[in-house]
Amino acid sequence: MTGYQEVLTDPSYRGQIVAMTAPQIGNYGVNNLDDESAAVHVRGFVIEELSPVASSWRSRGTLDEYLKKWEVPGIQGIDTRALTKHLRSRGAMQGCLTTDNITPEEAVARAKAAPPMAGSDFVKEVTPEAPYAWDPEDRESRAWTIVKGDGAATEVTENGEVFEKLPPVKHRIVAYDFGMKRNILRRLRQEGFQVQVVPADTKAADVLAMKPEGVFLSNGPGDPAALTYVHENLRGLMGRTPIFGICLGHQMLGYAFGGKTFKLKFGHRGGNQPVQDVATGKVTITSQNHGFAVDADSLPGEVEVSHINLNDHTVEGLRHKSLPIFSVQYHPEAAPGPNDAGYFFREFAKLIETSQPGR
Ligand SMILES: NC(=O)CC[C@H](N)C(=O)O
Repeated sequence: MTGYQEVLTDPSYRGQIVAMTAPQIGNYGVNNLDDESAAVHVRGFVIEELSPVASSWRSRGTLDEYLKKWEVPGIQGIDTRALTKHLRSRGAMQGCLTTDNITPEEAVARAKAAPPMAGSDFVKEVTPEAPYAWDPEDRESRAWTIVKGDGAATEVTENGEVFEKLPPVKHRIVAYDFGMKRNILRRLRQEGFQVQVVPADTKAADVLAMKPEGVFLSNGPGDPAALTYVHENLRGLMGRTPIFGICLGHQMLGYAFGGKTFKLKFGHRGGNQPVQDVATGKVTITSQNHGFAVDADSLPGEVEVSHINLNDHTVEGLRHKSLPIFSVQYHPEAAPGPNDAGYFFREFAKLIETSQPGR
C-alpha cells in the first residue's frame, strides 16, 4: 500500500503504464520527500480504489492532485488483481487509457499502434544533460536522508523532521545516471561516497580523467539492448576502476562482458521477490522492477552468476572472477519493507578498498 509516490517518480518506469495490486492507493497522500526523481515518469496509473482520505503528518497533497499536476492519466475501478493475473498468463502487453469517446476496438487498435518497449532508448529522455556533483548538504538532498531514529546520530530540523548526520567522505566515485533513483545517491552518501554524476553517453576516457575511485551504474528505463553506446564505454572502464551496477546498470555490464539480455514474459515488480546468493545459499527478500534479464548462457567464463531469482531462476547478480566488478538486478536501495539487500553499498566500499585498479 505504500511506495506509490516512489513508483510514479522512478525513471525506470518511463513509457510504461503501472497497475497496483494493493486494493486501495493514496491513503497517505503525497509529500515533498518521497520523490525518487524530479518528475512523474509513468505514462498511466491504474488502481482499484483511490482512498477518499489522504492522511499523514508528512502529507502535502492528494494523489489525485499530484497526477493532475503532472498531467498523467490515472484510472480507478479496475480489478487490478484480475488484470495482474491476465498479464501473468499472457505476458506484459501494450495498453491504452483514454477519455476519448471511442469503441473498445478502437482503443485496442491504438494500444497496438503504440511503439513497443523492446528496442527503444528511453534513457535519453531521463539522463541529465550535463554532469553534476550531488550535494548531500543542500536542503533538498538533506530532506531525502530521513531516518527512522534508531539511536544513530540524528538531528532534528525546525519542522520536527529527523535527519541522519552523514559520515565523513571516504571515496570519490563517478555515477552514470541512466535515470537514477535518488535513494541510490542517498545510500551511497550514507556509506561515505562522494558522488559525481555524469550523463549516459559520457565517454570512458572522460570518466577516467576524473580519477574516480570507482564507477557506479544506475537503474534506468527501456530495453538494455538499445544502449550500444553505453556497452562500448563500459568496455573502456572494465579493469581500470572498480564498478558496481544496479538494475539497468547490471544489464549494461552483462552486455559489456559480451553477454546479452532477453525480455521477460512479465517483469519482476514489487517488494517481495526472493533472491538467493549462489555462494552462501542465503535468501534475501528484495525489491524489484525490471522487464528484461541477463541471459546466463550468453556470459563468458570469467563472469559468474552470483544471485538468482527463486521464482523463475533468472540472473539477479553478476561478479567478475578476477576484475573488481559486480552488479545486482534488483534494488538494494529500495525499502518498501525489507532492508535485506542494503549491504551492497558497503560491499562497494570494501571492493574499492581491497582492489588494485590498474590505473
Ligand atoms: N529498474 C531498472 O533499472 C529497469 C531496467 C530495464 N529498463 C528493465 O526493465 O529491465
